[in-house]
Amino acid sequence: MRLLVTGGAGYIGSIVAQYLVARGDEVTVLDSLYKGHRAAVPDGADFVEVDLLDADAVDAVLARGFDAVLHFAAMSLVGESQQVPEKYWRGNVVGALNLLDAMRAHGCGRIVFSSTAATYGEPDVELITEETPNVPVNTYGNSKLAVDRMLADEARAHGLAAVSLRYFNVAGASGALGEDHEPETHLIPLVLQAAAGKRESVALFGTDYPTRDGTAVRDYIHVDDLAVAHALAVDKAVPGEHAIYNLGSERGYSVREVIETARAVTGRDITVVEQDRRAGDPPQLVASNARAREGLGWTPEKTLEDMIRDAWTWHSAHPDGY
Ligand SMILES: NC(=O)c1ccc[n+]([C@@H]2O[C@H](COP(=O)([O-])OP(=O)(O)OC[C@H]3O[C@@H](n4cnc5c(N)ncnc54)[C@H](O)[C@@H]3O)[C@@H](O)[C@H]2O)c1
Ligand SMILES: O=c1ccn([C@@H]2O[C@H](COP(=O)(O)OP(=O)(O)O[C@H]3O[C@H](CO)[C@@H](O)[C@H](O)[C@H]3O)[C@@H](O)[C@H]2O)c(=O)[nH]1
Repeated sequence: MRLLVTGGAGYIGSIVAQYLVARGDEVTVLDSLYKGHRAAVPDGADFVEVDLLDADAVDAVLARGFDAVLHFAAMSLVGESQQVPEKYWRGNVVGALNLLDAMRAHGCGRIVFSSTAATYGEPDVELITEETPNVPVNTYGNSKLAVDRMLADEARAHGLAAVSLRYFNVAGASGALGEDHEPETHLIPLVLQAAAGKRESVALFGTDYPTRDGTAVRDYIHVDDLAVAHALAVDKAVPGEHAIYNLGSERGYSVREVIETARAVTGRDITVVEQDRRAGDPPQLVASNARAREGLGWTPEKTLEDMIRDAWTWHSAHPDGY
């Protein structure tokens, strides 16, 4: 298939693009390089440096003709989204609208979108299903949910085949490609920077949560498992339907368990500084993946240890990132 991957110079998009190239798709990466890295665009993929807010440029890219779009490009810093909400409404929502306008204009009727667990907010349930109410608690989650709803409307009105994949906590690396964010806010890369001596310690946000060891529980998913899910979603998208799938493992790990696993995998000391809870961090977020198993035929295969080992291998080979 001829596929356009927006945000394909970023962490997840580049690794999914690499997987699609390997399975034989013809891939074009569109990225503004606002956060991404030119070096992350996989060999074998075409690259265009375009901002989704430039509607004319986006239209010109879609005029090349694509069978489907995988839409990763977005801003995703929760804290920043609370401080400058207009940046997130414009970047994430207007960006998606420009993309959909160009797709409609040039007869591209299939899209897979990077949604997020943040659309659920802070649900007090053991396993989050796609039926769990959407009550985002920050602008980032609001902007992602707005795009989900935009896709549902486009599917109904124009027959778009649309899939929203709601990732939980993505981690790991894949061959030459890994996670290089500035600033880095995610737990696993921060823990590995501490293991590598690139930072003195890692903060542990909150030790008084109502969980088994007092620290917050999350559902970590390997980026390679995510890549498989995207390929399945592209193939199985149905015209006129908007499907939503959680991508998680149904297994939660506490922050302390992540740090212990990182100590075991790296064999390094990791200094932990206990701090107060970070604002807006719920005690537990774990996905039900029943719908993805049934609807996509997808099951995650990699463990937390795999994620940490692969990320450690990548960070060791790229101590200063790309
Ligand atoms: N990392 C996670 O754990 C996680 C969890 C849930 C959802 N997501 C979503 O997955 C997607 C990818 O996340 P990531 O961690 O790879 O992020 P990332 O920042 O590494 O990649 C995003 C890419 O999009 C590009 N981009 C941003 N705005 C753009 C614009 N207006 N025009 C063109 N390019 C633009 C950036 O330059 C970057 O390369 C995002 O949509 C994010 O919201 C990520
Ligand atoms: O230095 C750190 C960083 C994080 N944490 C904790 O580790 C857990 C995981 O944090 P993080 O890696 O920042 O992920 P989340 O805050 O769970 O956010 C993820 O899940 C969200 C959906 O809920 C997505 O929107 C985000 O993109 C994705 O990173 C949380 O309990 C944090 O409090 C620490 O203790 N110390």
